Amino acid sequence: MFKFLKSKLSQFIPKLNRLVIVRHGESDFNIGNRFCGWHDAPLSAIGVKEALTVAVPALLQSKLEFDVVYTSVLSRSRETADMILSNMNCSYVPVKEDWRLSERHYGNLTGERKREVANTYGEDQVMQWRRAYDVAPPPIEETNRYYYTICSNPIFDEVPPGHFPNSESMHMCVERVAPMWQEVRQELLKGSKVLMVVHGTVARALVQLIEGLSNDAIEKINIANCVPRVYEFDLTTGKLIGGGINLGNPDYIKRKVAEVAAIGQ
Ligand SMILES: O=C(OP(=O)(O)O)[C@H](O)COP(=O)(O)O
Repeated sequence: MFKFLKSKLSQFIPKLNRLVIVRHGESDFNIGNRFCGWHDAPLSAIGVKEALTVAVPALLQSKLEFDVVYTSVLSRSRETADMILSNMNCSYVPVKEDWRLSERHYGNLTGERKREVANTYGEDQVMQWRRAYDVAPPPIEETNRYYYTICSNPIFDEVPPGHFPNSESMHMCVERVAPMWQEVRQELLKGSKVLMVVHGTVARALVQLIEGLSNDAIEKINIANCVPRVYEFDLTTGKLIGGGINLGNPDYIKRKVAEVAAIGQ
């Protein structure tokens, strides 16, 4: 009788699946508040600690488990994904790397300190380059010290001919992330539990695609390192039913989001 009632009732309870998005831990370039983009900066010691003390406890406390992880080809995201999995005792979970989840290419700003660029060009111009939806930074030049290491980095071998950027706006980043999001969405709706470990701009692009935010609204969103963001989908309708919940201590998250938004000293 109990089993019968349970199966009858279960018809009315929506079948859900969750997506978790995590921005990688602090990188060597985040320390000095440098534009990083397609430069392959490693995690800093603090970045490693953030993965272990911010992301992992939040995921474990919420009893989240994963069937597959999507990440970019850049070390800071791959290392964060590996650390999360090994410290959740699930290193067996497959990790799929894709160049389309790489950070937005920051053009000739790559390697520059945001404060120094602001001192030269003004804070308004820096905020335009960082957050205006359709503004791309100046294209990277051969004189930029990271030009050759980026162009010749084998991690980008899968970038199709004609698609290797020399700078990207938020809009351009959203366009390359969108087909990737559709692939991940199909996996989610089949019931796979998905973790995405990505970058600040890519996480913002995903937030816009998932939540349907306007171009103006997404300019104001900032994503802290290693704070998991959870979305819930109805598997029957495919619709987003709960969204954008950041896991962790609200005061910590507020402080870290403000630090990301700031240009720095
Ligand atoms: O490489 C970057 O992002 P990442 O550290 O998330 O990979 C950017 O430098 C982040 O800078 P922004 O917050 O000014 O877009």
